[in-house]
Amino acid sequence: MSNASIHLGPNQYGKAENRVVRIVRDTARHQIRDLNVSTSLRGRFDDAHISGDQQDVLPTDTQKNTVFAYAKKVGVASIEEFALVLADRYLEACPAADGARIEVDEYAWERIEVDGGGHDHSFVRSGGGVRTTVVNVDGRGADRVTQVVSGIKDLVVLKSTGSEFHGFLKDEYTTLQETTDRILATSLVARWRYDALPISKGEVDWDKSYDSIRALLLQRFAEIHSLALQQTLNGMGTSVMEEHDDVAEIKFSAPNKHHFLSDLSPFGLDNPGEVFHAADRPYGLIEASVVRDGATAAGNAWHAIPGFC
Ligand SMILES: O=c1[nH]c(=O)c2[nH]c(=O)[nH]c2[nH]1
Repeated sequence: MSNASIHLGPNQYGKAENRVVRIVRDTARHQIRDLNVSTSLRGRFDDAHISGDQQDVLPTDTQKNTVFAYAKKVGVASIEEFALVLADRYLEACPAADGARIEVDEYAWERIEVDGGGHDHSFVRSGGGVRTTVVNVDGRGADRVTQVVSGIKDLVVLKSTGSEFHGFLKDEYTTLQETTDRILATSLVARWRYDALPISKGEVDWDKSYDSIRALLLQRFAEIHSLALQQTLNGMGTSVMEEHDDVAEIKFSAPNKHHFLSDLSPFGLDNPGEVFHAADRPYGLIEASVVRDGATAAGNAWHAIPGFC
């Protein structure tokens, strides 16, 4: 059989999950940035796949070395800034590449409290979610398009009341009881895309924006009286869009971490919303996005970000 109708499809390559920890130790009071960096290049790499000629390939090992060298040379002002600088460097170093994707997760550390103050060089890993960014750069020179999708994942939140679920569609397989008082819990993933215009003008204060959006997501989760996880997500997303003009869209993926009321009646005990079984699976998986009319096009921004509709 001839191979005439078979060809190499989309491809990209890079070094995944470079775990780099950058300490700033210019004074006795150290600072720490703890990152997981994944890099990918895409472009004219047909020869590498078809004939096996690697002359256009900047090795994944070099990509890894660049991450560590740049952690020293330019430092980590924010994960977004670091990813943008790396993307530039790879496109400069690898002429066959016409796009780069840099994904960075950041694990937060807090100073250990000692004698009423934060210790200078001892830290404890913070809970409360992992900060993320995915930077995609396409093209060169004036045609270059840069997209930044930042976010948070593993943000585990729970409210012990203020959540209802009723009035849903029922058929012969429906056994779920309606409720006006349940636990609502999720391990939230939220990712938001910055509008291309403020990015190209260097107008985004990445750390400030992240802190503010994270705080707002938590505040709205707490405040919204939930009629369903769907309604909570839409409310959270709408508030982010209202308060952050530079965000073009926000997407959520939220497992509904079910807490089932334990039946204690065999033991002669009533259970008015006090003892629950925290089930880990199966779980409802609720995904939703909130978008701004007239925002710049997403282009490649969501390329290779799994888990979102
Ligand atoms: O917030 C919820 N949304 C649903 O779609 C759903 N479905 C379900 O069984 N429980 C819930 N809860």
